[in-house]
Amino acid sequence: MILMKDIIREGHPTLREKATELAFPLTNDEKQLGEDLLQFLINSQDPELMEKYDLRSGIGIAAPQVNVSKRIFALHLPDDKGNLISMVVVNPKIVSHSVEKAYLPTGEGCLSVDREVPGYVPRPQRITAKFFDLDGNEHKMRLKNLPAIAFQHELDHLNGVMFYDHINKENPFFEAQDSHPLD
Ligand SMILES: CNC(=O)c1cccc(C)c1Nc1nc(N2CCN(c3ccccc3Cl)CC2)nc(N2CSC[C@H]2C(=O)NC)n1
Ligand code: NI
Repeated sequence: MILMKDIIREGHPTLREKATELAFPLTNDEKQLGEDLLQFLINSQDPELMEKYDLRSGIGIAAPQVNVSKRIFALHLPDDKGNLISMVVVNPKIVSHSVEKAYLPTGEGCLSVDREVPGYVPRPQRITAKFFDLDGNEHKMRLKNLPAIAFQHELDHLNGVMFYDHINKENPFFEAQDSHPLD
């Protein structure tokens, strides 16, 4: 199982690399990695396991964060309607997105960043994404609000981008035009 000791922290060069696309069929190791990433999120949201294994909670985690520079991440969170989004995402692409942006009014956190970095991280509020699952089936998914933010945060990790790269240097709490806080 993935533990906090397996998660690399800012400053580690892998976090700034562009990760490599996976080829299908995936190797058993690649499938296992995808399953381990998702299981980490599930464990990290379980109060007992959090406590037992000293886990930080997350709704997303990307392979580069466990020092594997491959284009695969996992998401585990409820959507606006309360339906659970629990999936492993391979070779993701954002094919379109809204002009409107959204951000978490409390800022973003990252399992690879052991400090608070204050500031708004404006991201397109709605996205249409294409990706593959572990079996090689292609999916096209429309996401909005927190699921869209999390998807983009993890996709950034596959491109060596950290959330704080998006924070306005002059005014970290700058409310860009067409940008709204998520309530
Ligand atoms: C600096 N201020 C802050 O961090 C911050 C501060 C307050 C609120 C928010 C909302 C903040 N922001 C933020 N909080 C989260 N969690 C809230 C707690 N939650 C969780 C915790 C316990 C059980 C179950 C769960 Cl679900 C897990 C997820 N997650 C992210 N991000 C950014 S997008 C990827 C996602 C991620 O998984 N990061 C590790 N940001
Ligand atoms: Ni992160």
